[in-house]
Amino acid sequence: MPLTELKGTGIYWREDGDPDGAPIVFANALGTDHRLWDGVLSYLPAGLRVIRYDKRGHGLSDCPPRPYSMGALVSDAERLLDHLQVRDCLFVGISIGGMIAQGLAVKRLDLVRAVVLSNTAAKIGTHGTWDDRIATVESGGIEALAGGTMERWFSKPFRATPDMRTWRHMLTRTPVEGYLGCMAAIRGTDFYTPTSGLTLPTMVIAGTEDGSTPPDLVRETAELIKGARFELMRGAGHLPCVEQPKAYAALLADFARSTGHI
Ligand SMILES: O=C(O)CC1=CCC(=O)O1
Repeated sequence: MPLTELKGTGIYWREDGDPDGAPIVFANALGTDHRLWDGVLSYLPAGLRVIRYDKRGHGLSDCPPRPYSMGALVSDAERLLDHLQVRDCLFVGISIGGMIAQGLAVKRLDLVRAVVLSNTAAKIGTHGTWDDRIATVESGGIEALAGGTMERWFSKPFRATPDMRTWRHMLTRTPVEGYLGCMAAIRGTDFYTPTSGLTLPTMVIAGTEDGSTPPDLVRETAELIKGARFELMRGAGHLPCVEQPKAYAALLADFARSTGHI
């Protein structure tokens, strides 16, 4: 699958499903790549054009020098969808991917007809929390915060399964520059005002065990958006698409049907 040059930055993407189907686009969390959605894909209804990509500094995409801005991450998504001639997609973003989804929906309603904001918020953390995390990674690498990240990402029962190691590897093998670059982008993002103006169909997903974007924070973002549907996944942490792929796909399918996307 191609690495497409978008204004000097190569962005890796892949397509699955039906090339003529209704487009659904997935954007990943910090420290993860497009494989985050592998489990969900097998449970999605047939007939969707499924597009996944690696944001800059992650997976197989280029890793330009940091810092990155949220504007650059949103522009990468925008340019990729233009390149792939995608219009009116259902855009599913998790965590920083959910911030990209908010930015894209504000900027390009021709590209996005509905959004799923998963385990995300209009603003995540404070300047202080991100400064601390940036300093930790600068001195000790991603490994220095891998243990804490697993506790925020996954529920206690999931952390006892062998699968957890795979996701820890995905995190710790992320390019340090890309990880730091994206942390700077999250640190600089406050979408309260633009997100509160969104009117497109929106579903917001939270996990009861999410230590990164706890349910109350996620619900607060849902309440900014008129008519947004809020779903709380019991027993799931920050990455419910990994812990509960079948239930997660069922929510996506139900939302896609309710909005007339499929
Ligand atoms: O690393 C975390 O704690 C989780 C996270 C915050 C923003 C994001 O994309 O992931």
